[in-house]
Amino acid sequence: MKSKMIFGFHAVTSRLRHEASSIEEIYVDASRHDRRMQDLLRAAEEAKVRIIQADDQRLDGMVGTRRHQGVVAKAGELSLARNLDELLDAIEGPPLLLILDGVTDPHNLGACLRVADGAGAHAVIAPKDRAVGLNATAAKVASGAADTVPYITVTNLSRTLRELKEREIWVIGTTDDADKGLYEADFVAPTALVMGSEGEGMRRLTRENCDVLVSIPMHGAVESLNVSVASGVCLYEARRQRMLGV
Ligand SMILES: C[S@@+](CC[C@H](N)C(=O)[O-])C[C@H]1O[C@@H](n2cnc3c(N)ncnc32)[C@H](O)[C@@H]1O
Repeated sequence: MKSKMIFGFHAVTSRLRHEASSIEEIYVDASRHDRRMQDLLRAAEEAKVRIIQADDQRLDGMVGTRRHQGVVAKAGELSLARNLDELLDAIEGPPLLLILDGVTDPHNLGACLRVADGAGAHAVIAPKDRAVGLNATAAKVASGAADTVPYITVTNLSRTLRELKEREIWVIGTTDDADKGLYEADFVAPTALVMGSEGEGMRRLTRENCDVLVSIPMHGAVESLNVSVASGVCLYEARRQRMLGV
């Protein structure tokens, strides 16, 4: 297992909470006895993670910075979340989710995963039925992104959209016939971006469960873009807005 160092109370506590088994050991500054440290030590003990006492200098050397707050964990990669609740609980900051309503071509799924990874989306979500699974072709086209972006399948996509809205995630659907333009949409808030299938686009119920529908401006003769290209355009607009904080 490839290990890396994570440090600081927030990062280490969060990892302990979500996947303690991925932590090999935790190094702590032996001179710290405050409440935060006691809580962390208790959580580590409960999770049966080995604690190693170290001095400040050693911790500085391990992570190449003094900003470790006296806590450094040696941990393996996180296994990818495969269910929505687990995923949403683990996301820090406003979620950015890509939802594919019935994409059937594995090349498109692979390309969507690849661009989701590139743009920093937290997951790709799709219905269990009427959609291509994460097969070998999709994984190959994803060029590694199938290992980094959780692909979560759900039984009832409309219900999932309603659950996302209950969690105050803004559901933005995309279709070439929407009146509102992509660049008018707000992607800074927690967002689920919904894309339709290759032929029919979004299903009626999916469409009805969106908070807003947006279209990507088309300046030439063709009516619509390939779903992975459209995903890329929208996700990078979201990323741009988040970088600017607009
Ligand atoms: C090939 S298109 C499907 C076109 C289909 N005729 C429709 O009615 O949406 C696949 C998906 O890519 C997205 N898409 C493609 N072009 C788009 C555009 N100009 N504006 C918004 N979304 C677009 C939509 O999510 C669409 O459902």
